[in-house]
Amino acid sequence: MSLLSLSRLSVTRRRRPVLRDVSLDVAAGEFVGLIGPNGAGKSTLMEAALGLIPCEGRSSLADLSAAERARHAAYLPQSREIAWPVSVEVLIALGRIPWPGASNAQDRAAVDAAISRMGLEPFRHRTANRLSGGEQARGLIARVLAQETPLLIADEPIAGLDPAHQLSCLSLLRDLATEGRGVLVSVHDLGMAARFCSRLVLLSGGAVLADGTPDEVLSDDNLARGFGIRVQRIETPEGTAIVPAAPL
Ligand SMILES: Nc1ncnc2c1ncn2[C@@H]1O[C@H](COP(=O)(O)OP(=O)(O)OP(=O)(O)O)[C@@H](O)[C@H]1O
Repeated sequence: MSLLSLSRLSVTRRRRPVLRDVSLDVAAGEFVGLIGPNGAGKSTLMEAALGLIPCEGRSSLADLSAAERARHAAYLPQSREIAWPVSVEVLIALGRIPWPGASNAQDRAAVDAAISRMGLEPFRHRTANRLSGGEQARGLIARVLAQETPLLIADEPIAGLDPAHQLSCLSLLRDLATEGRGVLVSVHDLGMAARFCSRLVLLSGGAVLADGTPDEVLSDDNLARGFGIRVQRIETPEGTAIVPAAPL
C-alpha cells in the first residue's frame, strides 16, 4: 500500500530550479533514505511533498485536508527550533493535536510510549528549550512519534545525536517500518543509511540519480557522480561500513 506518491514534483526557488521532475512512492513497510550532497534538494522534496512550499507536479498528501494530512504524515523539519519554554512532556503532547477526539488515556499512552522510545524519562519535566541540542532533537523526534501517523518524514533525524542515540533512533525507525509504517528520512551518513534503510534514493542537482536497494544505489559510480567522492568499504560484523576516503 502506497503511503506517499509523488509525481513529477518540481520546485523553483529564486527563479532557480531546485527540484526537477521527481517521482517517488513510499509504501507501507519501507524505510526510505534520501541521500545527496548539500543543496541536492532533500529538504525541498520533503517540504514540497507535505505541501509546505509551492511546487509543480502532484503529491498524494495534497489531496488531504490539513487535519487529514496531520493524521497521515508526521514531519520532523531540519530546523530544531523549540519556540516556547514548555516541558518536554508538553512538547511531545503537541504531537497529539491532530487527534482531538482521542481520549486522555490514548493521548497519555502515546506520549508515554514516545518518551520511553526516545529514552527521555529523565527529561520529562525539564524545560524543552533548555536541554542540550541532542536532547532537544530527541524531544522533537518523540513529538513525531506521538503523532502516531502511518507515514513519518524526518529531515536528518540523527543530526546532532551521539553515536548511541543515532543507532537507537535509526533502529527504532526501522522497527516502525517493519511494523507497517512508511518512513522517509534524509541522512548524510552513508554507512548508517546502508545499514538501516530498506531503500535509498540519491538526489543530485534536484533530480533522482539512483533509486534502489542500498547496494545498488551506493555503487562506486553513483557515489562518484553524486558526491564526487571515493569511498572505502570495510566489512564488519554489522555489515559493510562505508567511509568517505577522498574527493575525486
Ligand atoms: N528558502 C529558500 N530560498 C531560496 N533557495 C532556497 C531556499 N531553501 C533552499 N534553497 C536552495 O534550494 C536548494 C536545495 O536546498 P535543500 O535545503 O533542499 O537541500 P538539501 O539537499 O536538503 O541540503 P542539505 O544537505 O545541505 O540540508 C539549495 O540550492 C538551496 O540553496
